[in-house]
Amino acid sequence: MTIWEKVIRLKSETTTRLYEPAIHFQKVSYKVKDTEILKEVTGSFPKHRITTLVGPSGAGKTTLLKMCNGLLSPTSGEVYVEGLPLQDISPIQLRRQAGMVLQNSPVMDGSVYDNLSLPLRLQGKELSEEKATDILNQVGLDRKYLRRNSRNLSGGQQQKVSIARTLLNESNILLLDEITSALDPSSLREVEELIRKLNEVHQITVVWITHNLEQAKRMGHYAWIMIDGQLVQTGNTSALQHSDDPSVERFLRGEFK
Ligand SMILES: Nc1ncnc2c1ncn2[C@@H]1O[C@H](COP(=O)(O)OP(=O)(O)OP(=O)(O)O)[C@@H](O)[C@H]1O
Repeated sequence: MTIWEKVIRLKSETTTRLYEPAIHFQKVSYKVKDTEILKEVTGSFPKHRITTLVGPSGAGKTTLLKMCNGLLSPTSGEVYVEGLPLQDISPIQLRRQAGMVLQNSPVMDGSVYDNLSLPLRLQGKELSEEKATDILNQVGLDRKYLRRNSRNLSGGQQQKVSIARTLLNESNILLLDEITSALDPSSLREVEELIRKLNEVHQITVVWITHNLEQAKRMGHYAWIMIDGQLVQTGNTSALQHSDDPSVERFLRGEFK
């Protein structure tokens, strides 16, 4: 059986569902000098689902996320994106396919239109105003924002512009690193609703690093818990309720961050 043919068995309360992986890690390790940051991680992020990735600070979550779009390569092991080994996908294709949004995604001084059109301009292409408006509407911002200076937008609106920028690439995987941790509660809810809509309506696969366990339970279909460079627990969101492993249980009870 090839990796691609493997499926994730997800035990829900009443049924067993089969999920196809969007991204699969096979014994992935990552070392910097003598420090092992990821230790033989094997597991998958299911396609068309939201996976929340939680764990104490320094667990290796961001390092792992950066492997999903080729910003980092494993020291050993293999990463498969939609069934293809990472090294068989061109970097440009990979960045398009898997868009990343960070806690403070860079927005440059200039209009929202300038920010949206920059990636295309770098490829020598034009972004039509119609397409820009359409994308803005998809993230819940109307046409009037096109000419607004991005720096004057609220944190939540800036995050929406960053998400819109990845949608212009027609990414089918969204990699989110703490995208709501700097937002006020109402912007946080708006961004959560947007991500849920993109997942439900456009079937975008989402991998979401969050320090907020309640958010992970609220938003995820599937969860990964990492501690000290290892994947220690995975499964549907009930994996975030309880663990037989004492160190995971301590993390879930908030006893170490
Ligand atoms: N290039 C590097 N050189 C040395 N150490 C690194 C490097 N990149 C990451 N690390 C270390 O690897 C560990 C994991 O880092 P990573 O940012 O992936 O953790 P994280 O789980 O995302 O943490 P946080 O939740 O605090 O963002 C940390 O101890 C970090 O200091």
